[in-house]
Amino acid sequence: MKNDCLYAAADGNTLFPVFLKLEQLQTLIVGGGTVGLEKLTAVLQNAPRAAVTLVGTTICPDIRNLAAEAYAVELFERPFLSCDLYGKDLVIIATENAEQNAAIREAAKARKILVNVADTPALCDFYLGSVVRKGNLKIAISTNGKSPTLAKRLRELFTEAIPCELEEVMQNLGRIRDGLKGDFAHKVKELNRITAGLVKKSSPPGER
Ligand SMILES: C[C@@]1(CC(=O)O)C2=NC(=C\c3[nH]c(c(CCC(=O)O)c3CC(=O)O)Cc3[nH]c(c(CC(=O)O)c3CCC(=O)O)/C=C3\N/C(=C\2)[C@@H](CCC(=O)O)[C@]3(C)CC(=O)O)/[C@H]1CCC(=O)O
Ligand SMILES: NC(=O)c1ccc[n+]([C@@H]2O[C@H](COP(=O)([O-])OP(=O)(O)OC[C@H]3O[C@@H](n4cnc5c(N)ncnc54)[C@H](O)[C@@H]3O)[C@@H](O)[C@H]2O)c1
Repeated sequence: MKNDCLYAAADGNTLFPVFLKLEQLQTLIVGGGTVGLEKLTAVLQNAPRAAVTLVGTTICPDIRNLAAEAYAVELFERPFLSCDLYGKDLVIIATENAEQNAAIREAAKARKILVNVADTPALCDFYLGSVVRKGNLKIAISTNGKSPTLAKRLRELFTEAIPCELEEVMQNLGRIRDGLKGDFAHKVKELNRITAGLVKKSSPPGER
């Protein structure tokens, strides 16, 4: 029997979130303009050591500056070639030409590479999310493509609302977790006991 609650939860947004280790993967960005810069920035803000190749017929100075400071970004100022796809795991396509973007996507799909065509939901295997970052904590937000602007506003809201002290709490919990002895069930019980006070259930309105 299907689990109604489980399926209802996924009704609105069926995207499956994951957190990728981009320093272990090969990412290609095609396009060296405004959107290419936005996507490279988004990648490096989250994964400063990401291995990225960026190919653009022209490459804007801001991308050059970003790449010069980055750990593993390679730039090629020339048009895209299909050999750029060799060994790539992810491709983000951001040229100004929709037909060209679709053709590059086809070439990538033929190689089973996951593709994001910037601002073109129908041609994406994955979307970029809006990301709240507080030390080790990361919250990725998706509006299912309905409103990236709302995603950005929610990022600002959560960034403001989440206290910086949470990093210390996380570090302490990490230490406690590493030091816990006993079997798995015991560790889970202990960690749940220690953290119970972190999430206080508020009473329904009218109740005390
Ligand atoms: C989150 C974020 C991540 C990132 O890109 O890094 C992101 N877009 C961001 C900003 C943003 N993008 C746009 C605006 C202008 C205002 C507006 O349109 O709202 C603003 C706001 C601004 O810049 O202020 C334009 C836009 N975006 C898409 C379309 C096409 C369409 O909707 O059909 C158009 C119209 C293009 C046109 O009109 O031509 C599509 C997508 N944009 C997504 C991600 C994916 C869905 C994410 C989700 O599920 O919410 C998806 C589906 C695919 C993708 O590109 O991955 C980043 C916020 C980062 C941050 O600051 O936190
Ligand atoms: N700039 C925006 O704010 C914005 C907003 C919404 C949607 N978009 C869309 O995003 C896409 C890119 O926009 P942009 O502002 O970055 O454009 P842009 O003109 O600034 O940059 C396009 C880049 O693609 C490169 N390019 C073109 N053909 C290429 C090829 N064959 N191989 C490699 N590189 C190639 C160009 O040299 C340039 O570096 C477009 O589809 C645009 O409609 C842009």
